[in-house]
Amino acid sequence: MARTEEGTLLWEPSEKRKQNSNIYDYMNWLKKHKDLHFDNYHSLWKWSVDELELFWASLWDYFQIQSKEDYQTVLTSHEMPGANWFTGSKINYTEHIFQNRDRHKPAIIHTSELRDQTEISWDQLYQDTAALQLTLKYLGVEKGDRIVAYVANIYESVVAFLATASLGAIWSSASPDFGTQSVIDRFKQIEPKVMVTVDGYRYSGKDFDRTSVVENIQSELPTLEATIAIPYLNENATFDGLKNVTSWKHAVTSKRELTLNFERVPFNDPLWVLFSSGTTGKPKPIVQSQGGILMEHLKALTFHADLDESDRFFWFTTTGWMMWNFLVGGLLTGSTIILYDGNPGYPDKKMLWKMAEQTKMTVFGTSASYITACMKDGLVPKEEFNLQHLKNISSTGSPLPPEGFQWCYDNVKDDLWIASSSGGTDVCTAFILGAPILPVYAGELQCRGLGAKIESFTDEGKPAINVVGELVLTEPFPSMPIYFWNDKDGSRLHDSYFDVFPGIWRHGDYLKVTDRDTCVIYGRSDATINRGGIRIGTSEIYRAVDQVSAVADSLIVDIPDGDGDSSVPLFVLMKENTELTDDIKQAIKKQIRTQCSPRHVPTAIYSVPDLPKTLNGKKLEIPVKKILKGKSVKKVVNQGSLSNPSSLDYFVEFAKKHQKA
Ligand SMILES: CC(=O)CC(=O)O
Repeated sequence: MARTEEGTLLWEPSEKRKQNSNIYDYMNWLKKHKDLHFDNYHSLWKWSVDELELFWASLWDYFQIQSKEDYQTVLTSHEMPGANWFTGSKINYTEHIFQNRDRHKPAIIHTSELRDQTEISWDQLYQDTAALQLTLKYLGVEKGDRIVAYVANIYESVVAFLATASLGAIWSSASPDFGTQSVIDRFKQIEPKVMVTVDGYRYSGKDFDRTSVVENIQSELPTLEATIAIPYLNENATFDGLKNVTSWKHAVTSKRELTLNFERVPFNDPLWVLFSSGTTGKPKPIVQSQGGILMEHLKALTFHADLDESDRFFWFTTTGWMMWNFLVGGLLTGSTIILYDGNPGYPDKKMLWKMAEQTKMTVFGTSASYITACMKDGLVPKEEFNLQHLKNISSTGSPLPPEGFQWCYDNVKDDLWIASSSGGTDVCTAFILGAPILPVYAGELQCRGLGAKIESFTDEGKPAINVVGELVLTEPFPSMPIYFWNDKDGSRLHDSYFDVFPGIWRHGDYLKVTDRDTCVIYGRSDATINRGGIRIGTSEIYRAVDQVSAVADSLIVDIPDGDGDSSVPLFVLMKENTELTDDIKQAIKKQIRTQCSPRHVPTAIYSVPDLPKTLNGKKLEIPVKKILKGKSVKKVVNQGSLSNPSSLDYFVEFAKKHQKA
């Protein structure tokens, strides 16, 4: 595979493209209404983080936020944690979803392994949300109650979320491929009143009936008063084993036209609970606010994804990943969102490209790993599909290597804006991401997001340019967690982000900010490979290994031996019908030696039957490291949130063998 130099200029927006962008519209608005003049993105960014209050207040006006009362203070304090935004105001997230929509245009296009492509108008979305709101009220749901959802990425799930938020109730979802215990570990913590569930799902052409799992979950949630059941896998599913069931059909049926009522709640009231699996203890219940998410998603999706009513916005995700919440946020911009439920590689990886053609997709969001997998399989979508509407490919989950960018230009479309982005569950957004008015450089994320004061910190806690360091946020950000559920003294929140640099959010990623204000992410900072004091991110190693075509994927860990040295095993997943020979090992070492450094050549290379990944496709570097150091699987990872838990067996055996040796 040809190597693409990091930083190669691959695309520049035309003047027309820039003039038509939402960011330009905002810059013109700032000129006209606030007498603020910015020549380029970077001066706008600098102002947005130096004058946080002015910036976020300007968005309040620009987006015409609907509030019961005027806000008193934009930001109560710059101290973290503890900053409060737009105090005194009362808003509702769902109200902004339905503002000024053309009722006949599609709000949602959904398709899945079980369902044909279907369009849902704004009108239908409104009516169904209003009907479900009535049902939830009838079931006694009030502001602050929790509604949990064990649901697939289908239309009904969006309705259920919007109805929940319209009442000021709190949403939390898990994907039906999550194992029983991991769902209970999540939902039980937040004591839900109502559950919404599917009966099962189809993946890779196989049916998964989950009714007995749902029964188990229900029996473990003593606070549940009702369950709304969606017959998705089997349209005649009866849910006989469940108590207090309301059928979906009944829940959204109404004989008359309905009007949605929006419960305006204090800006900093909770919207949802997202869970992030740590390596120990129960998953962290991260609570984000109605107002914080509203402002951040309006900003990220309008300016950085450049969405408006003419767009058809897709992201491949499940309801168990924050990208689902981000995708639904696309509705705030008036664009049509596209939902897909199923395996994106079934029957083969062309499937999503075909869907891009059929849905007239304009923005194609996916994981970096999907793009590199298409690249390794030698796909050429432009030869088979008409992608004339496509203007942007966005990726996240892990850093998109320069070759992934190049592959998109060579094989999908040459006039394309590629945005690699990074953020995470903790803030439910990407805060290093794209901008349609900036050039695209191979392997680089185009910019730090407006209002996000992101720096790369040295070990001494100083910001540095062109140096790889810790990704930090040195100022408050509206979509930061307002708290963790049941973390009364805030200690869990503090220990998760603020224990390394006091008062500063340490995100846990390894970042370089370049002197042209672009960014490069190098993977998780606690997974870096440190040889003789020189640290490099795991993404650099993976990029070098990717050059060896026989290798499908890889995982590397650094295990210090306590004497200042460490062993650095590399585990490779070989392509089908390929063996790891000595020649291939030499080729891998050569790539790492020349492209990273001789110090970072692995101490040994092993072929593995499978590489452990979360259901969201993230490699389990830290849990594998801990297993290899002798920790039990139970202590280091929640197996229900893995796509292939049995892949860990290899590492358990490996640890036993190597500890004996
Ligand atoms: C936006 C993101 O950063 C998503 C993720 O990697 O979890």
